[in-house]
Amino acid sequence: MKLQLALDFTDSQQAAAMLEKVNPWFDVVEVGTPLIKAEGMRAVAKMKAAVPDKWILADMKTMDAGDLEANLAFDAGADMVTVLAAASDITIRNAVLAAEKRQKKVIVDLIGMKDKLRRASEMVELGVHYLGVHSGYDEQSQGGDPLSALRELSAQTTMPLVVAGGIGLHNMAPIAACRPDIIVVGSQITAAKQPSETAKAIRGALHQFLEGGQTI
Ligand SMILES: O=C([C@H](O)CO)[C@H](O)[C@H](O)COP(=O)(O)O
Repeated sequence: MKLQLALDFTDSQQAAAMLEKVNPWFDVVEVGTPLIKAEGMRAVAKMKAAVPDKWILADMKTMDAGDLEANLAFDAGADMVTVLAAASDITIRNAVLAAEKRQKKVIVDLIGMKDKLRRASEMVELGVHYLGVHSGYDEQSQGGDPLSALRELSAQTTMPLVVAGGIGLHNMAPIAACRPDIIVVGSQITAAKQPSETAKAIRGALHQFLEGGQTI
């Protein structure tokens, strides 16, 4: 199980400063959608240069031009990109083909999908590498969280899962119990008073869970 840090800043200097503080506790670094919208692929290149040995996820949330957008991110140093499940099959397929030419990966984000199970079942045929179970900021503001969808999907699909949306120490245990491949943590760390201590505690809790203690 990997831990991913979501850097949803609108300024890459702030993102880089946060990354420097908490980098040791993460396997994957996400260049968040707000940062990409504010600064484009330069932010992706900057984060890759800061941590060249880590996987970089460009949270493109692509809706069209699957290969063009995926290649933009890969050219800038991304190892993985996101495409929205709401996009056309051809968009998703084109992103997957672009990724496979370069040994990169595509996460299809189920954010906002009503029938997640049905759409998830279609992703296998499209060759998608990971499925993203995600309650976004707006859904979280109405009390949404990804746990029930994660439980349902982890019981019904063998596809590797990525889970995101309001995850922190408080809900790490039930999330980890579903055995997703990647757990994404954003604002619980980036908005914490002590980001480094919080990140360390989250990594420690996950480690303890994986060791069998399950005492998160
Ligand atoms: O993808 C995200 C969101 O849509 C804003 O771009 C976040 O990276 C994701 O939700 C993780 O952040 P937290 O919910 O703050 O953990």
